[in-house]
Amino acid sequence: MKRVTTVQRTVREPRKPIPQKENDAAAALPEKKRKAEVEGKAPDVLCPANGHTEPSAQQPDDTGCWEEGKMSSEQVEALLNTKILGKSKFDLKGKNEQMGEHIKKLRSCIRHFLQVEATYVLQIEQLQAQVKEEHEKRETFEVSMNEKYQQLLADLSNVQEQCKTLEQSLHVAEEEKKALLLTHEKDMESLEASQSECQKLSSDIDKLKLDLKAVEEKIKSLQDINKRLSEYNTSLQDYNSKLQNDAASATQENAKTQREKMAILETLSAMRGSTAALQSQLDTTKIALEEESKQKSILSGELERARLELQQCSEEKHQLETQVQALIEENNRFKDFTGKSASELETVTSKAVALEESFSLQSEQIKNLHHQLDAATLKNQTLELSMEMHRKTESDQASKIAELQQRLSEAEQRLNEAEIIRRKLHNTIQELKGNIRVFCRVRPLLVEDEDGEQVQSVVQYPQFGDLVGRGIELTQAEGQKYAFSFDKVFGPDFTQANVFEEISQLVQSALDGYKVCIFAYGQTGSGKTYTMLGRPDQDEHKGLIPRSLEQIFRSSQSLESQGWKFKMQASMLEIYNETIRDLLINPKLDAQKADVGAVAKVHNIKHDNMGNTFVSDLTLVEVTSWKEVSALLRQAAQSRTVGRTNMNEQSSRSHCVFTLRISGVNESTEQQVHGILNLVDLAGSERLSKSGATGDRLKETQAINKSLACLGDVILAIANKEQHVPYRNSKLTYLLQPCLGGDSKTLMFVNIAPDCKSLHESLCSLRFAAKVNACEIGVPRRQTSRVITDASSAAAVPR
Ligand SMILES: Nc1ncnc2c1ncn2[C@@H]1O[C@H](COP(=O)(O)OP(=O)(O)OP(=O)(O)O)[C@@H](O)[C@H]1O
Repeated sequence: MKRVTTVQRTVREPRKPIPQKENDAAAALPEKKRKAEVEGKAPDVLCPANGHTEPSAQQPDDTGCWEEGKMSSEQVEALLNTKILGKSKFDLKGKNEQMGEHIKKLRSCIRHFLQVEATYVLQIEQLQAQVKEEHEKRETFEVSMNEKYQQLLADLSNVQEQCKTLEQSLHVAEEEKKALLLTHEKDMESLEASQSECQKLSSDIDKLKLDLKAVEEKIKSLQDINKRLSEYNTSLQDYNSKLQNDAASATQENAKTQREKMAILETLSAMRGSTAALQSQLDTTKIALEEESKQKSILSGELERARLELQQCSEEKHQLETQVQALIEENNRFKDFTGKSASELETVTSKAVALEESFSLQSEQIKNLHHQLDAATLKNQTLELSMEMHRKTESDQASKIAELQQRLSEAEQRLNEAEIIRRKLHNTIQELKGNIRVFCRVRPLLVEDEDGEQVQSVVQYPQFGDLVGRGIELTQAEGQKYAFSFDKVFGPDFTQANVFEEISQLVQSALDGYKVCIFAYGQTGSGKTYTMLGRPDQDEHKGLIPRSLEQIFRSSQSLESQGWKFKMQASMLEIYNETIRDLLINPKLDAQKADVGAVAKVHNIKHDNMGNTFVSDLTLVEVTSWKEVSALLRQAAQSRTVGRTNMNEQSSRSHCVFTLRISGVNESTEQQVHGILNLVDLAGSERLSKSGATGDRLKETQAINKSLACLGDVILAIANKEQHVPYRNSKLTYLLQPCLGGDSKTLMFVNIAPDCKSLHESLCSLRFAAKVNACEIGVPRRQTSRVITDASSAAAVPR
């Protein structure tokens, strides 16, 4: 456009201005004429050509003639049209006068015309001279015009060339314009679309504004609620931190108490050892004492006898002394009477000597007996002393044992209280979280993964920050990373015991009356069965099911001291191709039935108002110890093996559900609890394309995929808080309904194989698990009730 303007300017430039004089001359005549036309007056041909064009306003003079050269065409017209009329038809005189008058006027008129003619002739001459002059002027003008014309032609060719270039540029410009028009059209279309979009948007905006208003109001109310909730939350947090402090101090106290308990137990066992040693010492001492007392009684008998003998001897001595005295007196009397014979005297003397000898012998014996008596008494005294000492030590030890037992029972009570607080805290945290918890477990690389070549793990774990122990990253061959985080991530180094440690509290809450569900999800071979069941006969490799049941039986036994009595029923089923199979049915009976062609039982799932699930005709076995459960697991494994040969090649082609129903009654507090522990080993998730299954395998893979897809749909519906959750779409989801959307404590293990071939499956499993982690289910509810003492009513009333 700019270029065009320049060209126009170039075209105009050569035009030279027409000389002012020529212009004026050319314009003079038409200008006069034009002026006259504009004023609506024709040029007055009756006026002399002296340049005066205005009509004369003069009137005829007194003579009735007009001044010379001053006659208008109207006057002439009026003169010519004048009629000669007399006063009557015959007034000839008057007519004659009028005629004379009229002729006068006509003569002056003719004179006037002659004058006008002369003026015109003069004017014509003047004009001719003027024309000539004009002609000359015109010729010069034409010459100059020719020059100008040539000039203009040259200009024109220039201009034409410029025009050509302009046309070309115009063409280009038109092309551009066309393109621009096209874009413009497109722009217009998009503009129209945008305008309609705009309109739609503005209507949407209006709607949104309304919505916004509503939302703002809602936000206001929500902010209020939020405020109240945050207040409530802060109070809960306070309470929580208090509880946590309590828990920490309780844990410390617990640890201290445990240590004390251990020390006490050690001391107790040492004391028990020493008590046993003392007891045996006491027993031997008692035996020795008994022997000694026997000896003592023998000695006392002997002593008594010796005393008696001594008494006899003393009496005999006394008698002998009296006899000797009597004899001496007799001897004296005899001497006095000097008449007595010497032989008689000798006999008496020898008698006295014999008596003296026996007397001294007896005295000797008595002395000996006295010595023996003294020694026995001394021994008796020492024995009594040692007995006394033993008794004292015994009572000391008894009081010490009583004191230790008192301390032990106190410590146990503290331990129980701490345990109760810990459980309460665990439940509070679980209730506050209110969602399905997800633990991720990555199994180690196996020889099978290697496939002839060294395989690297594609799994990494954050080494620092918040996500240590909770985060997991998968790295693709191209280096792309996928990060996830869960409640807990167990790497390949975590043992079965480490994993169980994390869920033991959850298992414990089944005893407290909660519904607990733990299920393992993951691709085939990722370690689901290893996690859930493991190798029950190997201490190190026992899975969650054996460990959980061992803990439950152990705890139920220890709770018996607090008045609790538990009844447990186990059941086990598998869902294969959307059919429920009872795994605890007597396999022999089953086989017999199959032989006689009996129709297999159809098991239906039902839920009651309390959120409890029942499967019709399912075998429930009362169990009291892990040993019994272990036998059941073996039976179930056999049943699955039978099924495997009949129907599926691999047990992992079905979902396996172990259920333990726990009913507890506390006779002292009249409390009842009803807990359920569901342990589910899901079938392996795998893509059809990867499995390459056909025939029956295809059917079962499709059934597994359908039920797992239904599980995904249910999870999605719960996560999106949809009104309708499609639990009934598969047996698995319908069976797990209370665990997925109810008031149960649910934990999912997502099992991962770390090799690069499994990367896609691992990614799918982790994405699914992340969805599950986002699910908020109901708040876990404890099922407790009070025992109704009325004998007529056996049912329990929920609190
Ligand atoms: N944490 C682990 N430590 C050691 N070995 C493991 C671990 N996890 C799994 N394994 C081993 O990996 C193999 C496959 O595990 P497992 O059978 O449990 O997988 P799965 O997911 O149950 O497979 P399927 O779906 O086919 O039943 C087994 O040999 C098992 O012993």
